[in-house]
Amino acid sequence: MNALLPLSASELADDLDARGWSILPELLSPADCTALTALYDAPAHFRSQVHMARHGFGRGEYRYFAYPLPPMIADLRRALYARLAPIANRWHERMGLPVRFPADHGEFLARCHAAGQRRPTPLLLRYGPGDYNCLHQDLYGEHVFPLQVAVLLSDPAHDFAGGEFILTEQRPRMQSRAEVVPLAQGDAVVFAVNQRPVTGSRGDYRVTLRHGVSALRAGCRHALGIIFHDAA
Ligand SMILES: O=C(O)CCC(=O)C(=O)O
Ligand SMILES: [Fe+2]
Repeated sequence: MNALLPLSASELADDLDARGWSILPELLSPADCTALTALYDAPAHFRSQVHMARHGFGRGEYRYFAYPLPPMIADLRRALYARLAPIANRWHERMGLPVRFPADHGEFLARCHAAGQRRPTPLLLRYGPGDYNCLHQDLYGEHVFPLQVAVLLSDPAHDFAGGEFILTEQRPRMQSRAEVVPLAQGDAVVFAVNQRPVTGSRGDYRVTLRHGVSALRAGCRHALGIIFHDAA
């Protein structure tokens, strides 16, 4: 794992405030990406598998990790949370939401678990030709940490074509706009799970985000999703 500091804390916060997402370039090395991709075929690591087409979520499949998480993922989740919690607290303040997040991820997970959200949410996704992920939000109960992270494990230069990470933003009384997030292998995107604050002429207002993946034209694409709240 990289030092988690490819972007300075203020660059990360500035990007997230300005547009609701930010890239952490080369968060994982190619060797880490290969090792995580290989976990997909080791069922002991996972608590469940989802065939997206069966649920109307798109096409392709993903697997939710079981506890205990593989150490690399546990470390990433804890370290990323610590970086993002101050930003999450500032967002909640600006959006007029009363919940505040503790500095330590273990403490936040204890809050989720006490409310019945006990199942781990980090996941590995696998897409083949024609597969895609519909626009969605990863909400799994009352407790929601407002930022999440996805890491592209495959190399778009060699492994697949299409399969772009997409974010849409719905502003009050306006049509939605979409952005394609340009990711290279090992890059992570940090993005808003549900809503984010935007500064308007009469104070802050909230916009709603959704994310997804466009259809693959060829090849195979793996991604790691890190969500900070657990699931009911
Ligand atoms: O495959 C991707 O890049 C997106 C995965 C996703 O929806 C997530 O990590 O929540
Ligand atoms: Fe997702």
